[in-house]
Amino acid sequence: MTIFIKAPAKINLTLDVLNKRNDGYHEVEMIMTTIDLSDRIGLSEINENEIRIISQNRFVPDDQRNLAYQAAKVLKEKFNVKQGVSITIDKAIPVAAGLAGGSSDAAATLRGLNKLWNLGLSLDQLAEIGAEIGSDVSFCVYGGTAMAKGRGEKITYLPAPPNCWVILAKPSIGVSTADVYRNLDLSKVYHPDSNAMIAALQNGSYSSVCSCIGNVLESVTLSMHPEVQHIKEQMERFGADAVLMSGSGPTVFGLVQYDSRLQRIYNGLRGFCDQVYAVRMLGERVSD
Ligand SMILES: C[C@](O)(CO)[C@H](O)COP(=O)(O)OP(=O)(O)OC[C@H]1O[C@@H](n2ccc(N)nc2=O)[C@H](O)[C@@H]1O
Ligand SMILES: Nc1ncnc2c1ncn2[C@@H]1O[C@H](COP(=O)(O)OP(=O)(O)OP(=O)(O)O)[C@@H](O)[C@H]1O
Repeated sequence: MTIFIKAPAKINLTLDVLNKRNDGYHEVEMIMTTIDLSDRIGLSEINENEIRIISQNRFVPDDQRNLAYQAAKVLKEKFNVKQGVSITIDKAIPVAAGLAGGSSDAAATLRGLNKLWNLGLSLDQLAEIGAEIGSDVSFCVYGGTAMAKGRGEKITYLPAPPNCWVILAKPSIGVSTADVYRNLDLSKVYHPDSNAMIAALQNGSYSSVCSCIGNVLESVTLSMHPEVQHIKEQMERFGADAVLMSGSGPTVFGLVQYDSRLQRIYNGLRGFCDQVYAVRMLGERVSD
């Protein structure tokens, strides 16, 4: 039997860092939402008792470094599953982009194997297991729109953002999340107002969402990679309503409501950036 699961990317509407913890991680407050740019995960039972990763994308590791492999391994060990699995990853989300591609693959693998192996786990239980794999995995288990606290694993649900387009531009560099956090100087950053963003979502106000977006990691990545700043400026110049870097970058996203303006920004960006996408927000969480 083979089952297919969608693994959507996320963007950060806000990303605030409160402090550095003794365990090396940072205490964060992030408001994230899933977008309609998804990898497709295929899970097939195999006779051999092993975990196999298949992907055509040369940047995706096909061994234990793959977060989907780690998800399968954790479930296999915790629930003493003797069955093997082949995991096919059709990659649409750019790799090392700040869009939680690997984390979403891991989350989709957890949701899919829960079904394939009849484990009967709730989304809450899967999210708790996901936190062992990476800071963004718990959020990706649920999808939708949420505030993530702690190191990213404490999730509280929020209303979906007002309907709009998301334009993404990914420069041809990869960014290491660990490097960005290491170079963060908390005495020099401008903190976004998370409560104002929560109010904007609750009121369904598109203009307030646009004025409240902010990411403390942005200035760190911009100083390491000036091309990200260039993309931000171009997106603003072409008329996006709000522009921000997602996660630790380097992907920059712009929000826009009108189709006519979307086309102008998309075409303008395609002139100097290879990877440009125009997608809708998904906003709502997955069902069990
Ligand atoms: C930047 C974000 O993507 C925003 O969504 C996340 O905070 C990072 O999530 P992630 O890629 O799942 O991160 P992990 O794989 O758990 O951690 C990668 C590295 O980032 C740093 N890290 C991550 C999360 C966090 N709250 N504090 C950190 O300092 C740590 O050095 C860690 O070793
Ligand atoms: N399933 C996967 N898909 C893509 N990359 C993976 C996967 N599993 C492990 N990786 C590794 O993780 C690294 C980061 O890739 P990923 O696309 O998850 O980054 P990201 O979008 O910046 O993540 P985040 O937003 O959670 O920080 C890659 O360089 C790759 O080696």
